[in-house]
Amino acid sequence: MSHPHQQSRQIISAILQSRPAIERVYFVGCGGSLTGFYPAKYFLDCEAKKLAVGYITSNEFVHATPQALGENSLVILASQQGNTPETVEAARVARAKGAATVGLTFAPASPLCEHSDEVIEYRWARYPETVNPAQQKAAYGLWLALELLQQTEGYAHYEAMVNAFEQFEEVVREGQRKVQEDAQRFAQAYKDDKVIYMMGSGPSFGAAHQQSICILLEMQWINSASVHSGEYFHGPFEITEEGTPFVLLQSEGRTRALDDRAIRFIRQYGGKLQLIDARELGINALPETVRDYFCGLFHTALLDVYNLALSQARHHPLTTRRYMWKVEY
Ligand SMILES: O=P(O)(O)OC[C@H]1O[C@](O)(CO)[C@@H](O)[C@@H]1O
Repeated sequence: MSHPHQQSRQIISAILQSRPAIERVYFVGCGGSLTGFYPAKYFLDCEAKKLAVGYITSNEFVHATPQALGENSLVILASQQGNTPETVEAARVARAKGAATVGLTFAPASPLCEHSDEVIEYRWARYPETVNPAQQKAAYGLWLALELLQQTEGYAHYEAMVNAFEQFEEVVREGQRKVQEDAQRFAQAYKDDKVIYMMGSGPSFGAAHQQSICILLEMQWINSASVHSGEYFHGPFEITEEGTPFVLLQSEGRTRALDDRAIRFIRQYGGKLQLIDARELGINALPETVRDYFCGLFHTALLDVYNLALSQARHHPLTTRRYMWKVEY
């Protein structure tokens, strides 16, 4: 059994021993630490029959604390540095309301840990190819979601999920190899664009949103918005004209039809379209019953390759910030 599997299983089991009636789970964090939970939220939205799921940015959780939060709630929070004030405060609020808290961080002994009943120290690296993608923050979110579902309601495809996790690193490495050249081509084609729209659906909408806010806006200072492939036809498609830049994270599974519809329209009206197709890039090596739940993690890992190429082509390192961690905010 892998370390993340064992740890997630033990943590959920310990929480359920003291609180056997857990009925809702909230995923809480800021920016990339929130969007990393999207695959977990999506999985539970799709598969849980009774468990209620919340996905809330930390400061909203603090200022508009859900009435339902209480002893039968589990709050899972993430903060890379473990010191983002609103996430630390969210953990304190959760505990004060009697909820169980799990803190995911790269920095143990940080303030988040003080308000976490259980702490997970995940793996992270500036160059993500050195870290097993099944041991990163977003994967831990999915592991916790899987264990919570299995240990409360049960989940018919539990074994398939565990097997998929085991195979996942290989699938990611192969996909990353496949996109190396395409990432260089993309970087040249998009490096001078003033705006890039990110699109995706189902399991990959979180990855699209993360790419938009954390990479394009934060780390590249390129205007961007994330548009759900299904919502594209309900407003955003009006901006489509010859050359409008889109990147679409094409998922495998039930929501692929939504992506396909958007792709047809963008092509028909001459949009400039970069596709990152989970199917073409190898997600189908995972068991069919669960493979769509890995699309978000897969897309994020593939985007690492595109982002490095883009930042190099633009001579704008991914670490450049104007305000973040530098001024008061
Ligand atoms: O994960 P932490 O340490 O709480 O930091 C959150 C910050 O990091 C990012 O996720 C990425 O830089 C931002 O979106 C967010 O403001």
